[in-house]
Amino acid sequence: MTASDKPKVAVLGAGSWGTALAALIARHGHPTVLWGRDPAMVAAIDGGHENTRYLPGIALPGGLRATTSLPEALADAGLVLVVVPSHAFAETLRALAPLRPAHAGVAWATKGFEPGSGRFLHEVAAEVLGEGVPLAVVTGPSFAKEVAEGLPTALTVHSDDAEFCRQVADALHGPAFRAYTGNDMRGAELGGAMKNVLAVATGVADGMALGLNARAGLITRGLNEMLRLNIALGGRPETLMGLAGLGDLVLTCTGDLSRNRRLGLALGRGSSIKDAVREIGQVVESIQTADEVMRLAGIHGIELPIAENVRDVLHGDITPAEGLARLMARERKAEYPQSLFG
Ligand SMILES: NC(=O)c1ccc[n+]([C@@H]2O[C@H](COP(=O)([O-])OP(=O)(O)OC[C@H]3O[C@@H](n4cnc5c(N)ncnc54)[C@H](O)[C@@H]3O)[C@@H](O)[C@H]2O)c1
Ligand SMILES: O=P(O)(O)OC[C@H](O)CO
Repeated sequence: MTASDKPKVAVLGAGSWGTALAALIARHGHPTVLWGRDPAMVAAIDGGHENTRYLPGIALPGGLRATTSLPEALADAGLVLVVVPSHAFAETLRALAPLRPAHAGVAWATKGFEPGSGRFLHEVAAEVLGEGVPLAVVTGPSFAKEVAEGLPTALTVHSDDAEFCRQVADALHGPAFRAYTGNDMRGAELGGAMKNVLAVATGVADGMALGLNARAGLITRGLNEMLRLNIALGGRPETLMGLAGLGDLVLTCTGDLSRNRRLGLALGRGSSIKDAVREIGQVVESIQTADEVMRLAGIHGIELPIAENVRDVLHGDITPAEGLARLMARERKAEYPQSLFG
């Protein structure tokens, strides 16, 4: 396929991840337009080839266009990639629905659930866009800054529509970026959402200087919590043993570029949540996701002690020290009371 045959891609959301993905896709030769709300930011990207707030100092490809006009971004697009925070996901889909070219499928790289309902984002997308629109989720271990800098990255695209899945993966795949494919949207979305909650837990432990054993224990028991909720929700275990689960869990629990880990670190060192969020200055999805994870756990009768303690610390109902005491006081039990893999 020559550059001129490649479909136009509209990337909606000009934060760090939307900008990094738009830059990646533009470098792969797709005509690419990034839509954002902030005129100053859009002007800096379109004219100065830099996202000065979210990816300062990183040169964006000259071919990447940016606009505040949703109709302009979506005109003639062959593929739409939504990269807004989860709280803005439904409203962004409602805005794009009447403007979407009939042949354009919709993918998203947002991680989380619909706040207030706990619905999966693919359920929200199917309801807003209606039957027959190809949908895909893009997820996996990927810090925006590293992708924007061209460092090697692997992630995964999941869709019920194999052809659309390949189209999305083709746009992302390149010399420094491996895009795998799968068809378990439920498992992929759960992994991407829940790792953010577990990253807060490991951040808190590291902030309290509880040591490397505690960190490894939390990651492993956190993976166990992800696997158990995933099975109850109908996802496949192998999805969570891959990039969408274990891969992203390890990255986010150990990498200081993670906003969710940094929130935990600050709380563990005694900061208030308000100060920590202000200091981070970007979206921290775990704050809403912790509530939705515990809502889903309650509906399905699943016990998730780590996620529950994170939720309670984020609400200010307990201190990090009380959360630690609660976890350590739990009764001794079998590591796997029953097999998770059938
Ligand atoms: N940054 C990463 O490394 C990374 C990697 C993978 C996934 N994600 C996910 O991508 C999503 C976006 O995160 P981000 O890192 O780009 O966040 P960010 O904080 O860097 O930027 C958020 C962007 O969303 C925009 N926004 C906020 N509310 C909006 C609304 N109502 N309508 C339109 N735009 C709105 C803001 O203006 C800003 O441009 C999140 O779900 C995040 O978990 C991020
Ligand atoms: O900065 P975080 O914690 O939102 O993590 C970013 C990505 O989701 C990592 O894959």
